[in-house]
Amino acid sequence: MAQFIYLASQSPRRRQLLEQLGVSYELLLPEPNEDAEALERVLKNEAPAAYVMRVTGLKLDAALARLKRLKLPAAPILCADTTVALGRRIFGKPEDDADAVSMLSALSGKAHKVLTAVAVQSPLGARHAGLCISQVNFADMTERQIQAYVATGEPLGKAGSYAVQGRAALYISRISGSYTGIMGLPLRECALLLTAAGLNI
Ligand SMILES: Cc1cn([C@H]2C[C@H](O)[C@@H](COP(=O)(O)OP(=O)(O)OP(=O)(O)O)O2)c(=O)[nH]c1=O
Repeated sequence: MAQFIYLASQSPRRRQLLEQLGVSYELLLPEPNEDAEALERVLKNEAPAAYVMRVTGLKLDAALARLKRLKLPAAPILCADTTVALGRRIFGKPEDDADAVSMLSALSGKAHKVLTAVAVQSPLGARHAGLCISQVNFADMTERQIQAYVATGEPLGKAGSYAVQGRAALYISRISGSYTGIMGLPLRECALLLTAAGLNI
């Protein structure tokens, strides 16, 4: 039975959440010649659930190839992708502050979905994947509040331009689903997938 896993993620939130689960991990990060951003391009008319599952699969393909290239010892590999969906509109990480302002203006006063897909490659070759969908209700945000929030720098690197675990909590009136899923790694689903891949949790 595996004693540790590879976490193929650059997200500090995912590390923190995995630590919460008590799982030992080693990072398996993209090498300089890999274009991690290219994996996250949205296809024309792609629905949010299909998008997030596809991108997670691509992240896992890249991580598995990396493991083989580096000739690292076998262990389960975990990848995830989080996206915010307002209806069929997909909000990834903002490109800049203006992009963050426009996403937050669209989310203000409305309910949206946060989708996090998780995929695990077991050392025996099987792949296990899951999708966690939560709903988040945003209170109305004034233009000034949006500007002030963006000025904190918190939206950068976060899907939908906000962090439930940060100051954005001030504007979240209700959530339904998985808090850890919204933050980037749904721990219940993760534990089930890792167990299926042979990890003793
Ligand atoms: C909605 C939301 C997202 N996020 C973060 C989690 C993810 O890091 C990020 C979504 O981007 P992702 O593309 O899912 O992940 P990433 O680029 O940060 O890392 P990697 O692909 O290497 O695993 O948004 C929060 O931290 N809090 C939130 O409330």
